[in-house]
Amino acid sequence: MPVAVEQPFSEIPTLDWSLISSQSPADLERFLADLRHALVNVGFMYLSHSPVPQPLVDELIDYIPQLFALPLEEKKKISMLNSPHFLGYSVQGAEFTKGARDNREQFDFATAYVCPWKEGDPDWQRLWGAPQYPPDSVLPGFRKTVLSYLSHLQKLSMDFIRLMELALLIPPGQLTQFYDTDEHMQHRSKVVKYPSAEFLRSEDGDQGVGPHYDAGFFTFVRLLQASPQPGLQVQNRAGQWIPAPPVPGTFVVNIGKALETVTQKVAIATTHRVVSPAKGEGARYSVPFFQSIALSARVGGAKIQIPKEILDLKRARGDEVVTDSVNFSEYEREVSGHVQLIGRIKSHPDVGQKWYPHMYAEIFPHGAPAFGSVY
Ligand SMILES: O=C(O)CCC(=O)C(=O)O
Ligand SMILES: [Fe+2]
Repeated sequence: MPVAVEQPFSEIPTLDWSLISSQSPADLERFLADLRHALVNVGFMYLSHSPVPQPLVDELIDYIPQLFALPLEEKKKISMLNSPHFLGYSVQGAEFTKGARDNREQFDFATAYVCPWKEGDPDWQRLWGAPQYPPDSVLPGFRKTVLSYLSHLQKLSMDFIRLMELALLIPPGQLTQFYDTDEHMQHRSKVVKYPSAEFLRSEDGDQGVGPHYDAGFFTFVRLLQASPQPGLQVQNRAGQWIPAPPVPGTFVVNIGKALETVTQKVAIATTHRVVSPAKGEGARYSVPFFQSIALSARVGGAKIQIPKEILDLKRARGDEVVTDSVNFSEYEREVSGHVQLIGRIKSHPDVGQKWYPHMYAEIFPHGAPAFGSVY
């Protein structure tokens, strides 16, 4: 089984979805070989010729500057502080990574979901629930466009999981077992603006988002092509930062800690960060989609059958990693919903303090180190 072992990586591979669309067995094999390399050796990839319709992506992209240009009072009406589900608007500088302020403004959205939580249920059952959108009277058609985009991404992310089972010779169903049926799942997404340096205070530095791992299974990021700033950087195993600039027509796809854990680190989660655009470069926008797994899933105990020839690829790669990330998730011990809730409270302490005061007090016994506010 050929896998190019180029360590540490200096380039992010591109996977071509037209090898899937062609429905040719030989093309499928080529795609799976590329996917195997990206999963085992890099943890990041570009995806070209995706099945997500370009006109829909263009429609979404057209809305983004209008969304951020809404009056602050409209944005505040859908503040994340209203939401025990951590969905809604966060003002610039509200979020923290590695204890430092992230210079980004964002709206967290999600696929539709009705929260079943009631008093006495575990806190994590409250993590998913109704998203907040600007009403049609304020941004006509926006909600419909986002929901349509999310349903395409949901399908793409599930197709990816099935392809990953094929690429890693994992029996079908061993990765999809972590999902419930579509209507019982909620996937999150957000629309993010990274202002350029002249809109930041000098003490804010240039951290768009600090070095981190993503938590879940796959993340699909659409980088807005209207702003060609590099921004996104990926850390290779030697600790070097490799740029991942926007490539027109592509998604950037990366692996989260839950997926790394269930594959016994065959597929690797890779540290990444965003550097703020320099003075005069204009804002950078991105739209990440975070594929969820069932809140009740236990990732740590799951024993996935991975054949020896695949485990050998991991051995050839080695496990040594230099990383600037500090967010090592607790997937080994806890249900997925609990791990995710801890992550949300750390990123948005004021939302956590309002809705989950007991957990907040456990996570920050001396108060949040640098208190953030979504306002
Ligand atoms: O904006 C980007 O390019 C990536 C953002 C990111 O890594 C995240 O929100 O987890
Ligand atoms: Fe990320």
